[in-house]
Amino acid sequence: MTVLVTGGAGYIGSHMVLALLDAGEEVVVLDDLSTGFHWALPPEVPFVRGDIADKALVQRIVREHGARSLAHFAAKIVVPDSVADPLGYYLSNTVKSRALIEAAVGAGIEHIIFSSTAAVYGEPARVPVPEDLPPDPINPYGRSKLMTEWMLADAARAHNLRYVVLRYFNVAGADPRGRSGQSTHNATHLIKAATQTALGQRRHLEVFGTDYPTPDGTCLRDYIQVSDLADAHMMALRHLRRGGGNLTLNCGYGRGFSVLEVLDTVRQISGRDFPIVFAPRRVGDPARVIAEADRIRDELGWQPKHDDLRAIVAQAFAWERALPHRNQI
Ligand SMILES: NC(=O)c1ccc[n+]([C@@H]2O[C@H](COP(=O)([O-])OP(=O)(O)OC[C@H]3O[C@@H](n4cnc5c(N)ncnc54)[C@H](O)[C@@H]3O)[C@@H](O)[C@H]2O)c1
Ligand SMILES: O=c1ccn([C@@H]2O[C@H](COP(=O)(O)OP(=O)(O)O[C@H]3O[C@H](CO)[C@@H](O)[C@H](O)[C@H]3O)[C@@H](O)[C@H]2O)c(=O)[nH]1
Repeated sequence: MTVLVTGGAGYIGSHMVLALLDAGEEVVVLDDLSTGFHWALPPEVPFVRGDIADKALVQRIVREHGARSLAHFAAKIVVPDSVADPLGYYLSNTVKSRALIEAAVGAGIEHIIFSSTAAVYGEPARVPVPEDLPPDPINPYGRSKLMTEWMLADAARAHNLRYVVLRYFNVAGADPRGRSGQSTHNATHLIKAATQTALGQRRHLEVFGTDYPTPDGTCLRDYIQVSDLADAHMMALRHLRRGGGNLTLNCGYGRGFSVLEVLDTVRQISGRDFPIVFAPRRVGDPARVIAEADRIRDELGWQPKHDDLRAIVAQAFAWERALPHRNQI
């Protein structure tokens, strides 16, 4: 039973494709390559370049490949861009997801695993954040994702559909075997930006805000390694295939690192010092975002293998160093 992966040429989706291949699964990728790269996929992976909102295309892919499960990664993901272009984000993340779900369910998809985000919690009233805390997103990106969670829940009540919503915290690192990593152009993510600065590709690294109510004044985040996250998807897939019910699960480790702790780790791992500029807070950044991470272990039996910031940074650094060569392929 083939798995359709939307956004499979992107950072996290490409790791999911590797996890599926490693498990001997059949896969087909749908991606418009707006931020992803075809070269991020092994050449044997069936690939269709197109838009998730193209219903005829989605139905053709599902039928031709006999897909029963959908892992839906395709989205726009930059929070400040969502503030500048909210309607564009609601189109890409909400309206197009609606079209995708309709086409997929109509063509016979029975399981959906959806890439949601800790951004649905906004500025959490308490950390670690449990899944039951009422969501309260503070930017259009988080709202665009929350609306898709709601659509899925309603569609599952009306149709032959079950789902797992995975709310990712801060995804980082790369495939430990070096087969994929984060290749996004102009990425805004802290660990990627810091490794690029260590390699001299950026002049300096700005630290956004040093006056947060945290031990060192910088924001705390729960960094989850990308292959551990792909494993969580594999376990969600098995759960749905054996008839398991709908779930909404945090994907994090349940601990936080500050921006300064991350930068220290990048310095140590890279062996390079690099300039840091203390800058004002970035609009929309919550002070502390840390997962309560028990439910995913209880429901799926998920056991992370890479809960180690030094290893995560080492993978990101190794990937970044190799990236210019890969981009020329
Ligand atoms: N990176 C993180 O820290 C993080 C955290 C929480 C949630 N997420 C979610 O994870 C998912 C994947 O994020 P990522 O970091 O891999 O981003 P990414 O930009 O690397 O991947 C997104 C992929 O989707 C494709 N795409 C976008 N719009 C499309 C469309 N309309 N039709 C077909 N393909 C389309 C892009 O070309 C790209 O390959 C997203 O849904 C994102 O919201 C990411
Ligand atoms: O150059 C930089 C980049 C980031 N930061 C700080 O580092 C922390 C992490 O920032 P970033 O890596 O951009 O991630 P977040 O803004 O926390 O958002 C990520 O994590 C969310 C889930 O928690 C996802 O929804 C988003 O898609 C994903 O980008 C924040 O405090 C930022 O202010 C800096 O100080 N300097």
